[in-house]
Amino acid sequence: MEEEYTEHLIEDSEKEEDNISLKLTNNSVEYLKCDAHIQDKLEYEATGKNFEIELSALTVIKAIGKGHFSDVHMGILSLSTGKIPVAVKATKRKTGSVNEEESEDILKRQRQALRDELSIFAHLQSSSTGGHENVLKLLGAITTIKTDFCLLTEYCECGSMDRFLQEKWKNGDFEDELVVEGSENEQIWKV
Ligand SMILES: Nc1ncnc2c1ncn2[C@@H]1O[C@H](COP(=O)(O)OP(=O)(O)OP(=O)(O)O)[C@@H](O)[C@H]1O
Repeated sequence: MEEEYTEHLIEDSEKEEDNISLKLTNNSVEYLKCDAHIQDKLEYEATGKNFEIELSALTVIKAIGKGHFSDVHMGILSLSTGKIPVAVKATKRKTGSVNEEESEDILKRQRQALRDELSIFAHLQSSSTGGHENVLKLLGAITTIKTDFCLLTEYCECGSMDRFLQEKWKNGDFEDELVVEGSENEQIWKV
């Protein structure tokens, strides 16, 4: 029921916003100019719909990865306090289907997966759970424009953890850098 309602809302807003879509700018100059520090907390309440941002506040810079149901780009989010780098997780540009109906169905499922991810992110950093410094933070979302549906999270300069660790392994960095300290009860890993 809620799904239908949400998609219905998106359908309505799409009529107004149809011509707007996320554009890759290739303008990395803006990124280089910005004060690229990650904020601990945003000014607004960290729950549900309060994550909604204006499309105009987001500039997409470059593609950085692909997930199972999303494409990931690096972008810049303009806040009243300044500009911050973000990872933009959006539905895939190419669904792989030549059939328009099937393609729309795939995109709908991708939006639902992103919506589920949004709920989990929002819950993890809600006032009841409090968030954690080692868990990626959600910084915003666009859920009211179907063609631009996306989640914005902190941007991790080193990319995905698995690739970061694999690179270190390949370069032989691990042997020297992985150190275990502590006692029988406590171990601290340093990379
Ligand atoms: N916050 C981020 N900062 C930098 N790079 C990121 C970030 N989030 C995702 N990426 C890049 O995009 C890739 C895919 O994103 P992600 O890990 O979220 O997808 P996935 O978990 O593999 O798949 P999915 O969530 O779609 O099932 C990552 O492997 C990483 O390279």
